[in-house]
Amino acid sequence: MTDKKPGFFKRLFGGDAPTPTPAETTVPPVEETAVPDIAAVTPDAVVPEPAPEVTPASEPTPVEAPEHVPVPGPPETTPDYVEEVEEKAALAAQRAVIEPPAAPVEAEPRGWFARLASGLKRSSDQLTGSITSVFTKRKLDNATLEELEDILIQADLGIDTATTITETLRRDRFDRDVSGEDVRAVLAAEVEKVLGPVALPLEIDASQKPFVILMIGVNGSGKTTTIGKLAQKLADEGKSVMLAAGDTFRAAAIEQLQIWGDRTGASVVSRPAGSDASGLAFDAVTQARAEGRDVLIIDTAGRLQNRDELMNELEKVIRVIKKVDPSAPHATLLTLDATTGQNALKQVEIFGQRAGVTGLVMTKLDGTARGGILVAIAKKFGLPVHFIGVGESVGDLEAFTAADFAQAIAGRD
Ligand SMILES: Nc1nc2c(ncn2[C@@H]2O[C@H](COP(=O)(O)OP(=O)(O)OP(=O)(O)O)[C@@H](O)[C@H]2O)c(=O)[nH]1
Repeated sequence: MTDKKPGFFKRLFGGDAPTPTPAETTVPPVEETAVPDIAAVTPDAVVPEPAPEVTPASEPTPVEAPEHVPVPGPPETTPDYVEEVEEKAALAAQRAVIEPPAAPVEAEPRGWFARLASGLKRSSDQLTGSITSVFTKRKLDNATLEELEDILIQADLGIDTATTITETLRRDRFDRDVSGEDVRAVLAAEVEKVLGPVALPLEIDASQKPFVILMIGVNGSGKTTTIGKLAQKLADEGKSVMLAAGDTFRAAAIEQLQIWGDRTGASVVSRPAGSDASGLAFDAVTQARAEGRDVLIIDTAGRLQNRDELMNELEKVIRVIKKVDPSAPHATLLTLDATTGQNALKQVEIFGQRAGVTGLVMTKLDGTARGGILVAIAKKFGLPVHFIGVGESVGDLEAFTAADFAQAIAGRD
């Protein structure tokens, strides 16, 4: 809440606005122009004038509006005061020429950590709420540690990480008072330890023209949206980007990619719905190469990892890309919807085997209390996590940093 600015009268008189007396209430409203404007007042103009006589009358007689409402003599209207104000204004004007005004603070966009923390709020609320309820004025004993282990496993952090956290506490704090905050500190430290090695940026090798990124994942996991967000990031870095609408099953997916292309300034290669996806990929790599594009991002149709024929088709897309450039795809990114919880582990395993995943993007961390799954995935597979998504807008995809994630999920600022 911002403080309310004092009203004009308060600023003029330095106190509360004068309460009108009954006699004054009979005076017709004074026009605004009659109120002296300090900025316009010159020393000459403020020589106090005698106050007009107001005859107290039992019967109110209409009083004509005076031509000039006398200023009831506050110090602000004395010639000295006006001089002082003018001097200060002149000084401020000089300074403004030398120092341009600072940009307004409130215009700044919300920082990434704030967005990450609010995106992970459901996960962290669940975790910290349960932790606090267990660690309210309790000595650390076996029963408490077991309860904590259950909480951490339910939060999808994985058995390994849950055990490490409880064992750390057992070693350092057994039989001592432990607060929720102590536990959250250990949780954040352990999560950071697990995520640190996998928090790796997506490096675009400039010697590859184009650097081919293949985006894969199950239906609705956020591939197309991530492509759009990524295209924007790359465009902001001055790279020329091409998108390939490789989800040829759905006309809506092709349109969706076209919209992202228009929005981010990336050109889009597409074929009518129903076309062969591998043929489209072949054409896109050839065209991007001919045009000397920096980056080509190829969308693919969503597929469940257990649909063998669809996984075969994905393998074919990769084989065909390699016909144009044997080193491509240079990055195969698996998008994982955080809301799917434990099934994400299976997705990493199967997509990894069939398509050679090089990095992960976890989306929709804002829509789940199960963000801890990222920790379990990192621990089990050690694959690089390049980005996380905490919302649908273009700014909601960020390079992944272990410390920020760990602090946010443990509910620490
Ligand atoms: N809240 C939230 N929604 C997201 C995020 N990323 C993607 N979405 C939404 O998830 C839905 C599916 O995203 P898409 O990008 O269409 O997913 P897809 O993997 O391309 O889907 P298919 O083409 O069906 O396989 C859309 O409504 C997106 O706006 C995220 O980080 N947070």
